[in-house]
Amino acid sequence: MAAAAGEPEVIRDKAAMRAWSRRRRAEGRTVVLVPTMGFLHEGHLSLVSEAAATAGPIAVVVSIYVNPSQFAPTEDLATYPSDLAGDLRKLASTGAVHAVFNPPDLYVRGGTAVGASAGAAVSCLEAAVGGDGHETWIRVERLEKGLCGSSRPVFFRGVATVVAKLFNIVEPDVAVFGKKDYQQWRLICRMVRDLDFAIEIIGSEIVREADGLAMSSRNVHLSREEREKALSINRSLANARTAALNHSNSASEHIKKQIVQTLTEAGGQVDYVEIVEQESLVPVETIDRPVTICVAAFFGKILAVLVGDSPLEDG
Ligand SMILES: Nc1ncnc2c1ncn2[C@@H]1O[C@H](COP(=O)(O)OP(=O)(O)OP(=O)(O)O)[C@@H](O)[C@H]1O
Ligand SMILES: CC(C)(CO)[C@@H](O)C(=O)[O-]
Ligand code: BAL
Repeated sequence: MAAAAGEPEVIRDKAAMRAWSRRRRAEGRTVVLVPTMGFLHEGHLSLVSEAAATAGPIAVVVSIYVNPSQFAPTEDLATYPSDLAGDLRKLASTGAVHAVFNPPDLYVRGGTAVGASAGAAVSCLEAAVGGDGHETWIRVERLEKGLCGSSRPVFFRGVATVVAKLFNIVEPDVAVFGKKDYQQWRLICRMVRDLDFAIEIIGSEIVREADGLAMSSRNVHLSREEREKALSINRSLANARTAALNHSNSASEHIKKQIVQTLTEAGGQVDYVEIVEQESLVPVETIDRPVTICVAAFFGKILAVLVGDSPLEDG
């Protein structure tokens, strides 16, 4: 592990970021990247701890960038919370972060407007006035479908593309992602494997509040009542886990129905409840192998609380 990092260097320019990383590598350090969209909480800081635990001399980079291409125009890009000064304070207090990459924009803009083909879903990037010069996308074709991909049609295309851009700019040896965004983590692992990025991907465990709510930047938008109702997600996952462990070969359908009932009774609007194989994310009918239960529900008008992951270790 590296010596205490002190105050992180804030880098806003892509070329400067790449040059910084290359210098750290030339010093013999392993460059570890933690990609975020900012408004940091303990969940993010746990990814930093995970990064800091990498063996040998390291250089830890946290990126803070709210990526417009993963939001559809109907989604909450405009109201996504931010607090750069607070984020920098939190990161400095860990003593484990060497640089913060906070670019004003990561896309080529103002080139020929590339309209989406008729009927295709469009992101905030493409919808921006004047079009944009960006037209290259990474699609992880099967894993991007289903779960969050069903209600957020441009989400995973935008995530895969911006993460590939971050990988090309920061050139990390290791990158850390949270398992709270379970589908995202699996999709990035697959992209790295399929496209031969020489990067080790670490999946970091979910950090929850004392009462069980998974930490999430968007939680700040929850009213006190909505927050209370959102606790039903963790409750329903815990009950499902117990039910599945108590009955071998439980039927997924039965457990999913119970989760939907708990969420609905709490006043949530269910986006999806699915029980999937852990790596392929293929839905299972019977819980006869390790699976992950993925749940997303809306509490309140704006907010989707997306929480997955309740692995059943012994079927
Ligand atoms: N509670 C958590 N536990 C573990 N990892 C987390 C947690 N919350 C976020 N992360 C991880 O931090 C990284 C950056 O996430 P992001 O900045 O989008 O924050 P977020 O809290 O997930 O925000 P959102 O409210 O948009 O879901 C992702 O890899 C994400 O999975
Ligand atoms: C991985 C990511 C930083 C890409 O914008 C984002 O989706 C997130 O914060 O989970
Ligand atoms: N961590 C998820 C990022 C998003 O919802 O856009």
